[in-house]
Amino acid sequence: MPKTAYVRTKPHLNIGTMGHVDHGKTTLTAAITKVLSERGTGTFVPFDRIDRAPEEAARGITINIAHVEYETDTRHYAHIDMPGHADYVKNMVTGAAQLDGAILVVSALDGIMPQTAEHVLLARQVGVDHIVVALNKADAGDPELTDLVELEVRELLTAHGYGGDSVPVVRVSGLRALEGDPRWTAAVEALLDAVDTYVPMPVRYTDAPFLLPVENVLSITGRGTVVTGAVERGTVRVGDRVELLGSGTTTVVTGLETFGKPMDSAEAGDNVALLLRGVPRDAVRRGHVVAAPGSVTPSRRFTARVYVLSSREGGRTTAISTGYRPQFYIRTADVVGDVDLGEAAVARPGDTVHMTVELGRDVPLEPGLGFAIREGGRTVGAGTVTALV
Ligand SMILES: Nc1nc2c(ncn2[C@@H]2O[C@H](COP(=O)(O)OP(=O)(O)OP(=O)(O)O)[C@@H](O)[C@H]2O)c(=O)[nH]1
Ligand SMILES: [Mg+2]
Repeated sequence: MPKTAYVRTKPHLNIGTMGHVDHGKTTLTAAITKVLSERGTGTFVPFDRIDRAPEEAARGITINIAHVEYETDTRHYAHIDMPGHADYVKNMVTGAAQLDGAILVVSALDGIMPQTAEHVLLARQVGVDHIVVALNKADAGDPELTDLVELEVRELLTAHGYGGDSVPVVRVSGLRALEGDPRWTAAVEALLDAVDTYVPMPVRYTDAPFLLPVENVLSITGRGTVVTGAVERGTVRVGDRVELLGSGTTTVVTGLETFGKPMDSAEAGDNVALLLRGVPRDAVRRGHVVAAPGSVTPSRRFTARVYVLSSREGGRTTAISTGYRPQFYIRTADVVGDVDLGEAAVARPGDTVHMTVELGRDVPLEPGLGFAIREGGRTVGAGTVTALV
């Protein structure tokens, strides 16, 4: 059966649910698709279709199933449901790097928990400028306690530069909306209205040279190797020659899809799958970058401004010093790096410091690029590249 081509009728934005484990991100994501499917602008995606490892969902040239798509009256959204478990923060970092806005899901029963705070911090660091709060499980929470949770969330957002007083906070119940309860269906609609109005349409750098950080690699029998991810900047068309940074080759894009629909060209902000001519499956990995040939030169030494997380934020309890060698999460890549703190020599949890980093391999870098620093499975720092050296 021929596939229907993607038709660009509404502005496209990338959003996602983030927040502590079990606060109801996946349930709310399913509820959003249900509410919109009833309005006729989306397809219902049940909970168990969202909450699955990408590997299991690798079928056809399509993007990983933690992404769902839907439309409101005014916009087309790709929605990434991010796992809350601490071990998955790296997915959160790479997922959040593509977000134009985020829905912070906080359980009204539990309030702020460690990953709530960690996700807000990382969202800030990777450039998510707009957050809308879903106070979930409001069906089961005591209204006065929920008021306290709301205050606490607004304070947390203010502390991270999100202007907590003006952030929309909507009380929802993903579970009850999923069951069709009209009161909570209306609450999910109110949440979507808040996202539509509060998250502005971002500036898209469609005129810049094409760049896409590889999020996933799939192999399709008889067709070849497919890479998926969000276009960071520029435009790509079927037939374009591209460079694979990380594997040191160039190739041609022979197919392009978004959410299973073929497209002739993809632009900054689009979530796409690229079929690449003659590239062996093992020649390209998550963390590599596909770009217009010659448009980026990978490098490994840079200076950065870094915030060292306090132990309260899930960071270290002890200081770091020159010679420290953690993992750097840059776009979708995960690379070891040597830290040089210069004259300061030491940085304590809670400090903001300047450092020089030498990565274990070349990566496309540029001033302003955000990254996370991780060690032994937890985030210990968040930084921004200030210069290449
Ligand atoms: N009472 C109530 N329970 C809810 C609501 N939303 C989710 N739950 C329950 O909370 C539990 C966790 O829900 P999930 O949607 O899996 O939470 P999550 O945030 O996606 O969890 P992780 O992906 O593991 O971080 C499940 O048992 C849900 O049924 C709600 O609105 N009200
Ligand atoms: Mg989930």
